[in-house]
Amino acid sequence: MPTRADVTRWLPPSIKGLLSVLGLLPKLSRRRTAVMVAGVLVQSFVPVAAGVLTGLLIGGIPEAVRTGESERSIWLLVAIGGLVVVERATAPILQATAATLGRDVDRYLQERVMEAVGQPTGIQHLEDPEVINKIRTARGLSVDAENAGRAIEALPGVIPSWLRALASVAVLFFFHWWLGLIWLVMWPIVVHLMQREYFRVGAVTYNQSNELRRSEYYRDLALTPGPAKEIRIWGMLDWLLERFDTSFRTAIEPVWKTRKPRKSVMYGTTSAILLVNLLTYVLLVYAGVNGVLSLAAIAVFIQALAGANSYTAFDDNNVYLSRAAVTVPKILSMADELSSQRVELAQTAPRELPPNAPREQISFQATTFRYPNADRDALAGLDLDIEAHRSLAIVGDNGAGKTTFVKLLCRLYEPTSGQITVDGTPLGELDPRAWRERIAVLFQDFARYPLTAKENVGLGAPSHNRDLERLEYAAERAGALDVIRNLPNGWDTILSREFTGGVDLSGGQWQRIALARAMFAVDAGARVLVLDEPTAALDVRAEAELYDRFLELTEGLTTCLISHRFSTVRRADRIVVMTEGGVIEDGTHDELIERDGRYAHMFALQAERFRAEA
Ligand SMILES: Nc1ncnc2c1ncn2[C@@H]1O[C@H](COP(=O)(O)OP(=O)(O)OP(=O)(O)O)[C@@H](O)[C@H]1O
Repeated sequence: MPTRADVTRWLPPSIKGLLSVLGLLPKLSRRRTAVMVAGVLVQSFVPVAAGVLTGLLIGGIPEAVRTGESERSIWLLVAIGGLVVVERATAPILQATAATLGRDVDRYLQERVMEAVGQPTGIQHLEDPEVINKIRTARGLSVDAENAGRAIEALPGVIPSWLRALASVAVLFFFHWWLGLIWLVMWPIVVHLMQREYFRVGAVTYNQSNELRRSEYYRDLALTPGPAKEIRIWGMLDWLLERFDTSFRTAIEPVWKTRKPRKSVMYGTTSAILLVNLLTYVLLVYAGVNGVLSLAAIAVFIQALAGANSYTAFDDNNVYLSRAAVTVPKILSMADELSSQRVELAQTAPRELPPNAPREQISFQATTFRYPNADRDALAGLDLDIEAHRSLAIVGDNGAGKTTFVKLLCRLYEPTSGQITVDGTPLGELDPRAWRERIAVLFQDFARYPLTAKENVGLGAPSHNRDLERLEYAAERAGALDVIRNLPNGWDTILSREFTGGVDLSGGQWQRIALARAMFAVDAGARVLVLDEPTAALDVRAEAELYDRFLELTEGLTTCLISHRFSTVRRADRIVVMTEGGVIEDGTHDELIERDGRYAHMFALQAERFRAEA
């Protein structure tokens, strides 16, 4: 039995794409799809039937006048009137249904992409330009010509026009079968050629995604508040405009070039249509003049000829359809690919994480990691045991691999070789969700959500985020409670001036909010707390306050603290010094000072600077 894939393999990509767009409709709403199919059929065949009846009515008039018998004409009139009413009544219903289905398709595709992008365990796919291009397309779904919803809205215009033409051509078969055949062969070829051209232009546009993304980046730099300060200070606007212009042209020139051959297809197809029309008219006139056909037959065939010409192949609706035929399959295939990564994971049946893990230690064993497309390892055979319920501080030069270590600990990336274990169980075998609930992280580049303070803290454990008592407790421990209480709407203030009633926070205030988020996750059950440069944006007093409470904050937890500030680091139970993706020194503060190695040297440098400043 051939599968659907076997059948569709031989279809041209434009038709295959279109079928995959249409295939979405019954999934979204069977009822609306049924209404749409019924509406399309009515819009396709009712006008043809009305045309035939009109022909019969006109053709019968001389006979009716001659015999004075008007009953047949009256019935024909009633039937034509009925068909016109049905056609008119279904048109708005069809349009409204298509518009709703179009919105459903846009929403469905965006949701699928959001869901799919979050499916893989790690974040490596977000550094893959092909995935980023597809995400860009999905983002643009509701705003530009790639709008799949618009393609659905175009269906009531396009499909009935095709079917109407087909039915009208069937009528022409009764005039001359070979003429009917010419029409029957010609119009699908015209439609196909035009669709293929639109599809080709759409595919070329899509293939320019990388360059288009670059130009959009320049545009967004000029339009978003974040970089606005630097753009003014460095006087970057002209440079940005010039770069935008260049990259936009580079992206769009191949698209313009591919449009040129379309003209030849367009002239070729319109000439063929003209010729076949002319031939049909000449034959009809000849048949009429020579009395080969009755007046009624000529009237019916003239109506059929008009119907055969009513298909659309050159309008915007066709462009929307072929654009959707390019983009929708790509988006769906990306969503399927990313989702299947999740399925693979489910098939390996992850081991359950014991409730009190880590009980003994988390171990990095000869762990090596290289970022995609990087030319050197960020972690180079890292061996490191993190004892449970103790605090570990990591210091090292810029680029030594400290943040990478945190990312691997959170399973945002998988090691290239070696392994990470939690109480002896490989991290890769544990359920990533359960592990991530066990771990609270304050990243160096933590997210600043333009949401309320309540949401910014509560997102540390979304299932508990309505518990105000817990929120206050977490905020208090992170030193963020005063910041929040002083906001105009307290917990309900939006932390972004881009929204009405919102406020902007300072870097240090943001850091306290982000720390509160991590503390909230700890309250909800996280047993490992990782702080990557938690005090970098705090003033000296706030930093001192935070570290005075550090032991209280981290009591019973397994903590990893990454910092360049030695005043912070020295309080940890154990300190490791990292360089070039490995550990070169390991011990307590006193042991490392005594060893007089790298740590002692860095500590002395910083202490000296502080003394000099004092
Ligand atoms: N997403 C990435 N893709 C490619 N290379 C990366 C990526 N992130 C980091 N690197 C590289 O990996 C190495 C380790 O970076 P990492 O951020 O872990 O250093 P770090 O010790 O945290 O530095 P810092 O003290 O400056 O925060 C660096 O050479 C860096 O350039």
